[in-house]
Amino acid sequence: MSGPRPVVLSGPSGAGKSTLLKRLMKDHEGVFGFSVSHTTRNPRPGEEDGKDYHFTTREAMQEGIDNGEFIENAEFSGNMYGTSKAAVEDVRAKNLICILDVDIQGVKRIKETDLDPIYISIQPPSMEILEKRLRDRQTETEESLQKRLEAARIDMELSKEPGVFDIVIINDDLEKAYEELKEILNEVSADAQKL
Ligand SMILES: Nc1nc2c(ncn2[C@@H]2O[C@H](COP(=O)(O)OP(=O)(O)O)[C@@H](O)[C@H]2O)c(=O)[nH]1
Ligand SMILES: Nc1ncnc2c1ncn2[C@@H]1O[C@H](COP(=O)(O)OP(=O)(O)O)[C@@H](O)[C@H]1O
Repeated sequence: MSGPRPVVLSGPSGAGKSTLLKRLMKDHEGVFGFSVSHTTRNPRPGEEDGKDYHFTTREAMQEGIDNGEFIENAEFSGNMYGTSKAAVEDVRAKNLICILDVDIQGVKRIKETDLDPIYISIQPPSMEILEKRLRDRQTETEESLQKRLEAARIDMELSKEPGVFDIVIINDDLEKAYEELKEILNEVSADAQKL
């Protein structure tokens, strides 16, 4: 596959992926493009259909999966999520570096494809801090919060396995985590320009 290598951002829900990503896209317009996933979860206040996610139904999404329209899909906290082929192609068509935000199941499935991205894990400093950030975000019900914390424990264990991620960033101080991410992505975009 030609063009710059895509970037996969993963890590527990609440680790700070969206915060880092949004800032990155804003500070570097015309460099990175977000792969807009499909999901069956409800939009949160401020989320835009087609920008944050393609919000859809289980039936419509399953039909797309059956038709081979998805690179990967997974069940997370009672909802379906997935990356369509079109989501990645749309970014590539604009010659932007494609950034994907997927859970650990997505990471494992993408490894079976020929996408060949750089895998970055964003991790919280501790489970306690993660729980506090998720509660303060005020987007989850107690049930979905508990499901996210359970998934986070699994994610934090699996992320320690050697070879799963190229880089792990601990998002303790936001500024430091952002600088670290920028440094890594600078290398990716510098490589891309050399191509
Ligand atoms: N496998 C997979 N995971 C996704 C996709 N899009 C989002 N996710 C993951 O789904 C999880 C839940 O995302 P979301 O509902 O936006 O909640 P948040 O992470 O708490 O903001 C996160 O771990 C995301 O990385 C996707 O297309 N595929
Ligand atoms: N370094 C940080 N310090 C304190 N709060 C943070 C930090 N990074 C993110 N947050 C906050 O934590 C919450 C979860 O971050 P978010 O970007 O939504 O995580 P994710 O996309 O990984 O689920 C948000 O309310 C965000 O403002």
